[in-house]
Amino acid sequence: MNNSKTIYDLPDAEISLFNSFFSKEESDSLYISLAENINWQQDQIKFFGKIYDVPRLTALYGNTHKTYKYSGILMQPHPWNEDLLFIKKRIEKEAKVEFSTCLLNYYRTGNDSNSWHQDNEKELGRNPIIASVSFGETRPFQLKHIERNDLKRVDIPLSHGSMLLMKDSTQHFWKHRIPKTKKDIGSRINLTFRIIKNE
Ligand SMILES: O=C(O)CCC(=O)C(=O)O
Ligand SMILES: [Fe+2]
Repeated sequence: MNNSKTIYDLPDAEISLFNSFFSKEESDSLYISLAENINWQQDQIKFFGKIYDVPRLTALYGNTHKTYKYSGILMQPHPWNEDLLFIKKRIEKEAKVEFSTCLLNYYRTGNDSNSWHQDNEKELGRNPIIASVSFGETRPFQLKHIERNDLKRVDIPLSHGSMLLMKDSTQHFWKHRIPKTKKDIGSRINLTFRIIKNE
């Protein structure tokens, strides 16, 4: 396995990227299997009284008693499947923690996106550790410090089979997003493994 680690030396954040964390063969087969077998759903958000489709498909998996509230909706996870347990085991070895929950995003085209946010829900505890695994098309993961506009935006390309680890104060001080693109690109699946603290 060609597993290269890059540490992003940013103020108020601890971020490392592992390219080819999963081999090409593993990534190709996981991508197809996740696209087919995950219970993808179309979420909606209310914005100034109007209802919109979220610009991507999502799914929540995990230890089933750990509910998760995001975008104001209380979510009950589906139980882990075999693919997710395989991925989870591999990343837990590197991260040295046990994850309870996985939020999946399916970006069908360049028009699908994820707007600026911080993953700082209180169920995640004070300094959440998040492991983010990507398959399919490479999309830039953009980060912006919430206070310091002297710092440049950071763009991290998340490629097929990569794993990004975010720790410590990253979610307090940095926002992130996946921007839309007009380019004609393929689809991408992202999995963010998290630890939910509620009982
Ligand atoms: O798709 C990505 O790489 C990011 C997903 C994300 O930020 C999230 O689900 O909170
Ligand atoms: Fe996020």
